[in-house]
Amino acid sequence: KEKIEITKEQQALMKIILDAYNRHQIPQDVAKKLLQDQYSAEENFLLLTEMATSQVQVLVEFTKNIPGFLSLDHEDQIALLKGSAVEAMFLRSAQVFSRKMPKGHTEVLEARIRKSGISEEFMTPMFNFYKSIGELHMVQEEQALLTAITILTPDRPHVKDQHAVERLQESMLDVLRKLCALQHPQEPQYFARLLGRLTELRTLNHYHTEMLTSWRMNDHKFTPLLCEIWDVQ
Ligand SMILES: O=C(NC1CCCCC1)[C@H](C1CCCCC1)n1c(-c2ccc(-n3cccn3)nc2)nc2cc(F)c(F)cc21
Repeated sequence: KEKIEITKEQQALMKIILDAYNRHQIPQDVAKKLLQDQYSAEENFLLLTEMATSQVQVLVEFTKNIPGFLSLDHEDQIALLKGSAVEAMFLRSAQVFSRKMPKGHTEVLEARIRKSGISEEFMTPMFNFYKSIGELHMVQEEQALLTAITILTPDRPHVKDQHAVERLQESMLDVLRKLCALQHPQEPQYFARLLGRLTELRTLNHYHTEMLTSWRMNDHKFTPLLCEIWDVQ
């Protein structure tokens, strides 16, 4: 039985990532809003663009706290943020959806999202992902590290120094691997399952532009930041 040991510096790294992750929460709780009222497709689209815009701003602040990120080539920093923003948003949405809620609330939330204006064909892959994230019952540290690992994906478009990104990602992966072994000693496959979710996340990435343009309404308006991030308009 190998002794798994999280080193002092790995503990420091995890604390920095977790603090940054908790500090940069979405200001207003979108789940509460959706549970309170039923909105039109137009209102829901506006809510999504508002939430997504503030989430990108939050993501930038979180990313700046990832040790080593600011020492990367500046154009690579942009390429990593641009390449991971949609995945980070779906990951955060999945975490919102998987939160423990009073009886029946998750069902109402799912029904509201199903009728929000997103076209039917994207519901299955999206909710399959949300439910597979929910089944993992991740602790906060795992959620924060998984978000950092998603951002530090070396093979995003236009990244020049992939090895520098790989080194940062590898140190996060090593901490996450040890944390999973300590948090889920009965599930040796847990770490692999977590990483498998990142593959599922990439497939959602492929759908996002079509999800936006097929939103049941005409004249989709985006903020300048989202035009950058969402490859629309
Ligand atoms: O606001 C949301 N998510 C935010 C984004 C930032 C971080 C926090 C959450 C939306 C929401 C906007 C109003 C209508 C109904 C959906 N949401 C989504 C969602 C749906 C589609 C997309 N698309 C991205 C490209 C195309 N579609 N993104 C997120 N899943 C959600 C799961 C929840 F439990 C949930 F509560 C909301 C969720």
